[in-house]
Amino acid sequence: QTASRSREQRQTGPVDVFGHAPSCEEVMQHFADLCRQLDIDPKDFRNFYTQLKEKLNYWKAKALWSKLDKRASHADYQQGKACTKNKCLVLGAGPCGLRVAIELALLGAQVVVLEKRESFSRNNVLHLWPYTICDLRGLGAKKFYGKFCSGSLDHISIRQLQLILLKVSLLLGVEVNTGVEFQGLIEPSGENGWMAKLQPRSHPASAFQFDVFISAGGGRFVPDGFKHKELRGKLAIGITANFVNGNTAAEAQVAEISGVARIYNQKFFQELLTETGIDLENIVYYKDDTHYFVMTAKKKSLLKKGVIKQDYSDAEQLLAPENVDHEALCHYAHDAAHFSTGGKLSDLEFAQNHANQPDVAMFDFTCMHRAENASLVRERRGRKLLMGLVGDCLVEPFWPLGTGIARGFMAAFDTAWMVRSWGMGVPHFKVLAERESIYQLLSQTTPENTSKNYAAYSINPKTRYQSVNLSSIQPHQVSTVILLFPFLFVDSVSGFEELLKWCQKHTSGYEDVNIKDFTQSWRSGLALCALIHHFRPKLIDMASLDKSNIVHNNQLAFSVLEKELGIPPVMSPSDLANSEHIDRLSMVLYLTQVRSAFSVPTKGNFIYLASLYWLCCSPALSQPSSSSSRQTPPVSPELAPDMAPEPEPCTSVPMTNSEECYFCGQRVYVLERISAEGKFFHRSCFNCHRCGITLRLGGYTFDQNTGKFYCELHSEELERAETSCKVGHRAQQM
Ligand SMILES: NC(=O)C1=CN([C@@H]2O[C@H](COP(=O)(O)OP(=O)(O)OC[C@H]3O[C@@H](n4cnc5c(N)ncnc54)[C@H](OP(=O)(O)O)[C@@H]3O)[C@@H](O)[C@H]2O)C=CC1
Repeated sequence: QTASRSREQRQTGPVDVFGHAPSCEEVMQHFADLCRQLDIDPKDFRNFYTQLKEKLNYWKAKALWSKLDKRASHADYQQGKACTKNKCLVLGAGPCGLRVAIELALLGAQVVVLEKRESFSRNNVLHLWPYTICDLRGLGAKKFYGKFCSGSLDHISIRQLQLILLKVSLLLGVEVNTGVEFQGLIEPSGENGWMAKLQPRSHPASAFQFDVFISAGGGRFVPDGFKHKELRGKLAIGITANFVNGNTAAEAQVAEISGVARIYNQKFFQELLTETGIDLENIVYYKDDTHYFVMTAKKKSLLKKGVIKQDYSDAEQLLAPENVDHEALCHYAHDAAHFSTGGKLSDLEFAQNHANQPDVAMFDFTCMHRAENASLVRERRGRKLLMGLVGDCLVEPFWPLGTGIARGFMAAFDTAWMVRSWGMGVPHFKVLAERESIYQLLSQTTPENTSKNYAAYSINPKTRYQSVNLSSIQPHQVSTVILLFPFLFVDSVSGFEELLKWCQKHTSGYEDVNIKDFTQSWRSGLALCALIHHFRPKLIDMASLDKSNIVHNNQLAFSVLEKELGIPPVMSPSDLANSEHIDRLSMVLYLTQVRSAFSVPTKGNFIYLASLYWLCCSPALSQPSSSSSRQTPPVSPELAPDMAPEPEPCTSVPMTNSEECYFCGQRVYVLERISAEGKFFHRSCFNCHRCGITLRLGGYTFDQNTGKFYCELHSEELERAETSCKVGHRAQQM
């Protein structure tokens, strides 16, 4: 018994020290000590957690294992085998980066996290939606941070949240590297796959090769290939301030302010103005490691109190560091905190931020950024890389609603679901289409419109979103995003040449086909038909084609490619026939998709099965072939499907391939086309019905009754009004 107790004490020591480590540096240090002491190699990520469990089997540790085991046993993870072949690089160890890293590890992937900071120093306190509290409890948050959401508390400091998630990540075998900056992707070459350029350059993680890259680098970080949109509203100046919490009984007594807004408590704000000259729209006070205040201040009072030195209409200029008197800002925040807590926090001393300065900040939340897309696939030298965004780098939050973590974790789960599909071999265009379909819902999520069955939440979107259509965006709608990128952003010149050579190689020997460029060479339509014939000889009867029948040839090729491979035409057959209308970039885009589709092995493959199904079922392409003496070279042997019932070649085609724009009624081709709510339209026509601003997918409100689309700003305004209303009600109850 004595021996077992001393063994237990030995075991209790390091894990407890690790579990309660109060800083990032100490967590990393104690984790290394723990591994050394137990003689487990953290690089053996696949067996790490199991070995840990075996070696630390006393009751306290077991309580934590049972939590993690429960999560890990969810069917979604397929016993940790869903992504065993995947290697994931996660950029950023903010709450969202770490949260997604945990899910990827549970799916069985190898996960490496990069974080440029060496310490977690964010005092600011986050509001947590009920589901995030349930989620974090399920990961054992209370075991690491006893105060976690005790009683009616529904908030936590970012630092504490990061510490909890860091500890869970490490226990599950995630490799977390701090003090290392990601500087870009390195394309595959030779034997090497996708890698990352890091600072310091010699960092061991620079040798890591991966097939999944998740960016969780925060609001200012946008990886190449993704675009952000800015949403601007009425000027809103936020101030955050953190004061030292001495954790005294007197401090514990001071009531938090979960939100008080001007429109519902005029008296409070009027008194504040009269007594201090401070003019606010709202204020929140939470207690955690610090006393944390966040408020929206009126510009006029900031100017009057000398916080802002000079008035500018441009928010960036207005709040530029050189236009802010930091000392006056400290006084402003201090006095607002003092007044709103009735002077009960008698000794308000500023906590320090990461730069050892008083932790007070003023920022502009007039504008919020959102990514246009949540995912991409890049392909170079036959190696695909799945890229996804999570956290602020996907959607910047609107702080009073606590959307940062709530929507951030939602996106982390959705992203893990995407990686799961990727790992399970779902075709990449389907993976992306599903991810983008889910992303459309993100900005609309509220605690009210998501499932209340928090215990059932998993990475499967259906467990969380009340109504989710996983195919509201179709695979052919995302192909532009996938394939445009490598050519247009990375190496357009060599990419174009490679593509040209590929087209020449696979059409050599075909009569009347001589590809020299991306315009005139394609005019007759024979080159496109020859490409199709090379890879799928059964789909086109080359002998039946007449080089002077330009519109027909092009229409035939377009229809086959659209029906068989899901590649929509980029222009009309008559545009192609009229040489002046052939757009080089559109052809590059189109042929890139054709090449990608034909580069997929066909036997037993999704596309092939789909094409068989279509050939069998569609009368449109089942026309008898006519014979002719036209010369056709041999078919690519490795790609020729040999197991199929003989499909009939196509000689005639339906003559419609364009869609009508929902807004203007004009024809819309794929390059200029986007769709939402099952409607197709020109990018340029997708505007807010009220203010005419250009809308983006995933960032609009659709009124089903009127069929009209509105910009998010209006929906945010609605949300704000609702929030103010709720905050006001709470304040009145205080
Ligand atoms: N001040 C506040 O109140 C903040 C609040 N939050 C809250 O956290 C939520 C989630 O944030 P999340 O999306 O996880 O983002 P975070 O900003 O918390 O985390 C991103 C991390 O990635 C780091 N990073 C950025 N670029 C690189 C790079 N090139 N290489 C390595 N590391 C990099 C950032 O460092 P660095 O920050 O130095 O760029 C940061 O530590 C937010 O919605 C918000 O609610 C987040 C940030 C600030």
